[in-house]
Amino acid sequence: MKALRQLNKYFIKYKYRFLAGVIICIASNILKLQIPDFIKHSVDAFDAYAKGTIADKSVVYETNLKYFLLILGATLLSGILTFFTRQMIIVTSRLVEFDLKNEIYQQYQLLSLNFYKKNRTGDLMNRISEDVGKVRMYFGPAIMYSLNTVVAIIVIMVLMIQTDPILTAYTLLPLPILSISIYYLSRLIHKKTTIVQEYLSKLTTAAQESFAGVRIIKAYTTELDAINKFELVAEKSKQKNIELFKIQALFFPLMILLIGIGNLVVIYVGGLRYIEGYITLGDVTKFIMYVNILTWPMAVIGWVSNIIQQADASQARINEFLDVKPEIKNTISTQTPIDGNITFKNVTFTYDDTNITALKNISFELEKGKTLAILGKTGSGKSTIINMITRLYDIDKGMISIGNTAIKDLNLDNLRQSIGYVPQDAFLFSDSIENNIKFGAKNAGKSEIKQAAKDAYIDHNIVEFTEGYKTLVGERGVTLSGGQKQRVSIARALIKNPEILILDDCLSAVDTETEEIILKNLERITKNKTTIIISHRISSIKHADSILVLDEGKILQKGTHEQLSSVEGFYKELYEQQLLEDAS
Ligand SMILES: Nc1ncnc2c1ncn2[C@@H]1O[C@H](COP(=O)(O)OP(=O)(O)OP(=O)(O)O)[C@@H](O)[C@H]1O
Repeated sequence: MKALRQLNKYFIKYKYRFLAGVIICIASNILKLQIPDFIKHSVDAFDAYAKGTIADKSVVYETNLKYFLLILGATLLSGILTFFTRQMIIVTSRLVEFDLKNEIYQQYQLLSLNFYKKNRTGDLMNRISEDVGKVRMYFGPAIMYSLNTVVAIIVIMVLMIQTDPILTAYTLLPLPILSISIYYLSRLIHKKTTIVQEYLSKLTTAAQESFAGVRIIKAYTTELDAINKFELVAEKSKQKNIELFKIQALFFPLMILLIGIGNLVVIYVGGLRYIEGYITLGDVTKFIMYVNILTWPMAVIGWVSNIIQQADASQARINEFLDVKPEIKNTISTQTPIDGNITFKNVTFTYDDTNITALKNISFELEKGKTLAILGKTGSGKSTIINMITRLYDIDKGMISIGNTAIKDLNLDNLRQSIGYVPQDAFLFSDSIENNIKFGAKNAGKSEIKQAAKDAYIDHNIVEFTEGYKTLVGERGVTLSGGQKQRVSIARALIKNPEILILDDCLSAVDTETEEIILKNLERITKNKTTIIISHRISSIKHADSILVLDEGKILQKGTHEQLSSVEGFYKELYEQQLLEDAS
């Protein structure tokens, strides 16, 4: 129950709703529990007439009409109050669920990239959906049914003891057995449900993967393998579902059995007590009704304790994420204008999850308004340099400064707002092209969007779509070609009119002719911007003011195109090789 303590703030936030729910719940239960007593009086009137104690039939009718009306009134009123109890408590649980989801989502947005590397997407999704759902069960049904149970047990016990303590003792005897067996049964059901859910998620993953990789599956004619793999998981899932249903099927028969035993005890012992003259026939009827009313609250004790245990475990998992402190956060509250001068001084960085030292003692200076190109084999650390400038990670050793300020002393929002970043993987949101372009410049008008698209040489493609800029790009932009996605992604960076523009190998999917046009446009746009271009093609970078050649995290060569192409080394070799390729 430790983890659930974290949620007490929600009890405070919604205290009036909870309090109203509690009061209405108590009132509705007390009212409902009067009904057996009204029935008792009716039955006693019949019994008295049968025995001849009351000779006048009309007195019996009158008594019955009175209790009929009382039963009707109590039933209606308690029904209305139950409705309002649910309105208060269950609706509040939905409000808490909403708040909690938002709290977790906000935390997700604050956490650093490293957190996302360490945790799987499925896990992140589970905490915000399944775990929050379980915690909601604690706030809603668990609280409401616990209240019902407590009130029902107290009121019924008092009413029963007042009538006949000995019959009460006999009547209550089987109920704890009911509670304990429901507790174990629902624990078993929970275990089996967890397994069923695991298989369900395996099935979903198998289906999702085969849909995403449908092209590869077809190209390699492995449809049968995919079908067999799915069937295998589906078969296991079916077995686990059957096991679960078998146990679930026990739940209601068990309850009915225990109610039956309770009724038998009351009829037998109550009958004897009636014959012996300790109680009336109406009392026996009343006890039978109490047994039936008590069964559900007693069964609920087992069920609710399971809900609370699960909610506690879920909240513990949620707290694990909520307690993570973002590794990189904005600690500077003042505005810090971003200057375009970038300096790296002996920068070393190791990714702590893979222990790969991606940058080793890197030093360079990039003047405001100039263009730096970075070249190097795959895995040589090019994107890592960008990760450092955008502060997705913090360096281990050395110093990065922008302007004359250490990067850590800059307002993080200012820093990121002043960077236009085009990543290697052109990710587009499932939204219109227009909204994808103005993602970082929400107030951009139509003409600015068009201009950015023109500069990224994608406007002529967009206008050909029937929906134009309103064209929806599906999940990860599936309706666009690789090159088109890259260019939309470039337009998204250009529209921000950033101080620093970073292009991470983002022209790899466009042909050389298109590349030339975009580079020409960029030359004009980036005149006063600090630009970093990463590319494997010399043609993309030869006009840069300086070029870094990286190898295994170290700077292998540094200079302009003219300097590097005239000395023996990696750059010259690559240049000559690409010239030959272009000529052939
Ligand atoms: N987020 C990460 N977590 C752990 N290791 C990483 C991460 N990103 C990169 N690495 C590792 O760091 C090294 C440098 O990677 P980086 O992405 O900087 O190379 P790159 O030169 O940009 O490569 P490419 O041209 O293929 O994009 C690689 O060995 C890579 O495996």
